[in-house]
Amino acid sequence: MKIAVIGTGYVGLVSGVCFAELKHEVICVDKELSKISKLQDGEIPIYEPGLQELVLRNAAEGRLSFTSDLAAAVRQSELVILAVGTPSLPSGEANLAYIEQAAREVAQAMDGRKIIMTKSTVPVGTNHMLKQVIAELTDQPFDIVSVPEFLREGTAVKDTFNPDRIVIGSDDPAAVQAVIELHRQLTENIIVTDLRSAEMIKYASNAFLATKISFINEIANICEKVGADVSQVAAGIGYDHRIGHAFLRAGIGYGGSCFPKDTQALIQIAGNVDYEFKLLKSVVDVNHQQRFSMIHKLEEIFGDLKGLTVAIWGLAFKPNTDDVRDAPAIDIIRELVLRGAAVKACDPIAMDNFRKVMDSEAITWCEDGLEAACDADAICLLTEWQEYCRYQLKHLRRVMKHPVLIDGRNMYNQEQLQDSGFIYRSIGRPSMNTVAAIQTLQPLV
Ligand SMILES: NC(=O)C1=CN([C@@H]2O[C@H](COP(=O)(O)OP(=O)(O)OC[C@H]3O[C@@H](n4cnc5c(N)ncnc54)[C@H](O)[C@@H]3O)[C@@H](O)[C@H]2O)C=CC1
Ligand SMILES: O=C(O)[C@H]1O[C@H](OP(=O)(O)OP(=O)(O)OC[C@H]2O[C@@H](n3ccc(=O)[nH]c3=O)[C@H](O)[C@@H]2O)[C@H](O)[C@@H](O)[C@@H]1O
Repeated sequence: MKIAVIGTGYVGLVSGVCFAELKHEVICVDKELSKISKLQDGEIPIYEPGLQELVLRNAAEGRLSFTSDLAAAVRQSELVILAVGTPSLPSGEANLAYIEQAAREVAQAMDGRKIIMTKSTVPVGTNHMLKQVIAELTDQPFDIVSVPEFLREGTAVKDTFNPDRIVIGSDDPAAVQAVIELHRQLTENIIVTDLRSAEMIKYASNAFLATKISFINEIANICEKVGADVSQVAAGIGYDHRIGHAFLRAGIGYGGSCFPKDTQALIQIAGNVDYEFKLLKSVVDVNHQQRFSMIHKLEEIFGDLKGLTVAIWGLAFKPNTDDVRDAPAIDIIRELVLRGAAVKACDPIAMDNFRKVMDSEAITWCEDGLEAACDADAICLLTEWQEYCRYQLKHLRRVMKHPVLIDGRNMYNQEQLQDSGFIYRSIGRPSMNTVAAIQTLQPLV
């Protein structure tokens, strides 16, 4: 099949490349010229494991190309995928300006029948709205199909080739059949439904996963007070197949470009039809508060944070990505700086992106965890990059002012802490705490 993908970001690029790998002819379009010229030179503008190799191979074999000429790409394709961003407006509602604009441009370029497949996450009713927008601009026949995307950053290629399910929302049986054929190799779990239900499935999925995370984080907070261990609790409840093990890792809460924006958008979608989504509002609130548990734990140990030097290990919202959109690190570092602490930050690959959203004289950018820990009063581990688990704590202790580790992702185990001399705090695992800070430490300034 000849496919044009509009929007060459995390979703568009990965989907486009994976369809090329499945032997379709794919042309990826973006209005950002620098992105396109990088891709044409074989450079990948985002970090995603396994992606570069696929891009290079499919481009070399002639099935994958990149352009900023949307009209030409649309004309030479049977199927057009919309994968542009739908970020939050200040109200929390999804900003549909990009997808509406992309749909207009597609309509104006159409010179024959097209299937238009929406992969962007859009509020219920948006595909119907896009249908109208396109119909007003062209006499050419077309079908709209909603195929929401469920990939995760960091495992996007793997997820695309091994989806749990494919959801196809459409009113048109012929278009549905073509889209089923496109995905048939990937999974047997293909759910065909109407446009509105497909749109809702996407929001409900993200909202449910976010709810699991906030739920386990609240359980973790209670565990800290009653002396239970949240890792054991999560394992214990996860064996119940009705609950499952996934998404029960307690920590500093969810971030990223999707859970925060999609939970807010669903609250707004409900609000627009006069329904107060109380549960989801609490999920969002708990998630926001959870980030600051890092600050409270530092305060328990040091009292005032003024004059402290804090090493931040990890800036990306999760490991294996360079994405820092709504990363917990943003709120945590802002709060530290506000309270007069100096920050030494590092991340294996997300540092450049992070500096674009936050820079301050109070932040020193470091090559790695060791450099960040040098002369620091405490380490805050915010992203569970595997390399942060490889440091020998007893060596780190020698370079730090105070041997304090606040583990926001529960990465360290008892064995690693043994005889390390570290003051250690994690999330919801009080039995792992070492040296209770009854008398608060003072920064050695
Ligand atoms: N990032 C993720 O892991 C996932 C994202 N989604 C959804 O997919 C959508 C896209 O997300 P991302 O890929 O993260 O966004 P992104 O911001 O990485 O990429 C969007 C791209 O679209 C381009 N664009 C915007 N308007 C355009 C136009 N008129 N013509 C050509 N290019 C245009 C932008 O320049 C940008 O490169 C969003 O709705 C998001 O909620 C869904 C599942 C996973
Ligand atoms: O709509 C989207 O964009 C995507 O959002 C998430 O994917 P993603 O945000 O890339 O990454 P996740 O692995 O879901 O992690 C999201 C956040 O939750 C946190 N998390 C995850 C799992 C967990 O148990 N605990 C936890 O705190 C992670 O640290 C991260 O900050 C969903 O998992 C995807 O299915 C969906 O397609």
